[in-house]
Amino acid sequence: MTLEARGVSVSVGDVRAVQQVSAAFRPGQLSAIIGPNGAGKSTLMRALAGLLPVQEGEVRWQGRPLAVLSRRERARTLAYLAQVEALPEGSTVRDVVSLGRGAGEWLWGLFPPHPLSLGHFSAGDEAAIEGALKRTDTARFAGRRVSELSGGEQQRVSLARALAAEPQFLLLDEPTNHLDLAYALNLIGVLRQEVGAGLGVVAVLHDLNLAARADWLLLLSEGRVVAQGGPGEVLTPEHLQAVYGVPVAVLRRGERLVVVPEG
Ligand SMILES: Nc1ncnc2c1ncn2[C@@H]1O[C@H](COP(=O)(O)OP(=O)(O)OP(=O)(O)O)[C@@H](O)[C@H]1O
Repeated sequence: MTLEARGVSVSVGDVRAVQQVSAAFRPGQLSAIIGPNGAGKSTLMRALAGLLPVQEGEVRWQGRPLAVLSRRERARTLAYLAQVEALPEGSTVRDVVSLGRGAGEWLWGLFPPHPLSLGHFSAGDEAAIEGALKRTDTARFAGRRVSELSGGEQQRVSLARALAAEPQFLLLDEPTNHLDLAYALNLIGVLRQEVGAGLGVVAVLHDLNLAARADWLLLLSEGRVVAQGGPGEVLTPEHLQAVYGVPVAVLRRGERLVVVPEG
């Protein structure tokens, strides 16, 4: 059940944004893609989700090229959350989370169905919706309109919608963007819980101290892989200084690494 990039190169316009990237993302693991602005993180993520064509190499899911999966199959398998998710105006939190069931098309950013057009859900659907609301701590405002929520709360609703689809892999582009410290840690906590239950999670993260909480990291620079492996292998002063161009200290605090810029 591995999601794998094999020698993947992706061009966006005239820019070769991702160059010969090989990496394997595993279920039951929180993987973080890190690197400076313009390193190709979002582009790689979109290629992993099957949303961008790959010019070289291929993305494989369970050993099969992703390209052979139908869009429906892909939507069931991989849930992708973009940096900025547009939530349907006027809908309640429960409506939005319900879109995760039987609304795979919408998950891919296509044709958002009007919430009123949603049909009846099976007991299994209802359980998935309630479970996702509960696990993301959004159940307490399930009846509120999403437009009335804070950015951080909306981000959790988007996550709940993705989880309601019960995907096997969750691909998140900067899920902690706009989140305060507590919300960001809480989100990582929610992801850790899902990973503990077997989900594969790949997240683009800018905050290296959040990335230090991942199981596995992929460090990109100028579209290429600089390092991959556990936090101890990737978050080294040498790698970080080479890539970000500022001196960095990496301290150990108990089990965890702490990255401190020294510039
Ligand atoms: N639509 C586009 N048209 C042209 N170039 C693009 C487009 N999208 C991305 N690029 C270029 O591709 C490269 C990688 O961009 P990408 O967004 O994948 O980087 P990133 O690591 O996610 O950056 P950031 O941390 O700033 O979000 C950059 O040089 C960027 O300018």
